[in-house]
Amino acid sequence: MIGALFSATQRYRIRSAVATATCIDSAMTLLSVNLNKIAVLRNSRGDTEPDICQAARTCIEAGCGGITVHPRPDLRHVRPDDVRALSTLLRGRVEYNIEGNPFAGPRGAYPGLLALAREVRPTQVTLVPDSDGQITSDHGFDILRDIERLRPLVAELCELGCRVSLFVDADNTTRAFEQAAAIGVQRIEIYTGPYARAFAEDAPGLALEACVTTARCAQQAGLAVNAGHDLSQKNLGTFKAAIPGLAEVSIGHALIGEALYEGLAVTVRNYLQILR
Ligand SMILES: CC(=O)[C@@H](O)[C@H](O)COP(=O)(O)O
Ligand SMILES: NCC(=O)COP(=O)(O)O
Repeated sequence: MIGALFSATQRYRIRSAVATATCIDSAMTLLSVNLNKIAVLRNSRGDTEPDICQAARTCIEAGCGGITVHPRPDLRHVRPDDVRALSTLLRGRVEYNIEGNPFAGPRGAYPGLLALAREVRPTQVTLVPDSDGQITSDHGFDILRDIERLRPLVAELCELGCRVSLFVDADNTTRAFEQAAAIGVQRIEIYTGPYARAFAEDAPGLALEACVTTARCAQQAGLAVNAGHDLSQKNLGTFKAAIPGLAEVSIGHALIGEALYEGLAVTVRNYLQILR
């Protein structure tokens, strides 16, 4: 019946709206482990160890709800073949979140974010406006400025069945988020770098408040809220407690570093304990 009444895109949006509403109501925050840094270590010797799929299996067995990768055009860490291998491994087990700049076109062995999404159809694609050569992500989209460029990309990703999340700074308004929702965006990911820096300086107040306000504006516009960048066992608890309905955190750099001391499975379980 529903199939006859609605197009594929409309059906997808209805499913997403139900999922988003469930997330906003739920106290659960999904932990998506970013495996970029496993690939950094492997690439430093140009061989196959440490094995990114083995790391993913360990995280899944420890209870994580998702795996994140952020392939970059310079192939410094996760490479297209990793994206493909993880897709096979994760399907039907945990969520798969692929991050990247949708405007960085194909280059050499890097086919571009959209091409990878067409191939592996991850659960979620997080659009991040990185420029080439950035050491790491350090800002989000200017939604009002970028909306027309994003529109066709978001539409295609929705058609592919991917949930779309936009990486944003903690300074956006409900109006901007309403525009994002209108083109099919289902989530935002708050860039938490400034919060992490402020927390390290024992003064998280203003940066955290900005995240709280941004999360509230997004939820008012019907978007679910993810967060990521430089989150760690030290700063995650305070963040989680401040953001009701936090749907997902993606954590890589600190988690993989901490795993050197305690092991990957124990570290993942520590994060899950914080998110409980
Ligand atoms: C969007 C974001 O904050 C993360 O993806 C972060 O940029 C990790 O990417 P790198 O591991 O390449 O630094
Ligand atoms: N989206 C953020 C992410 O995937 C991991 O960021 P970080 O923990 O490596 O800073």
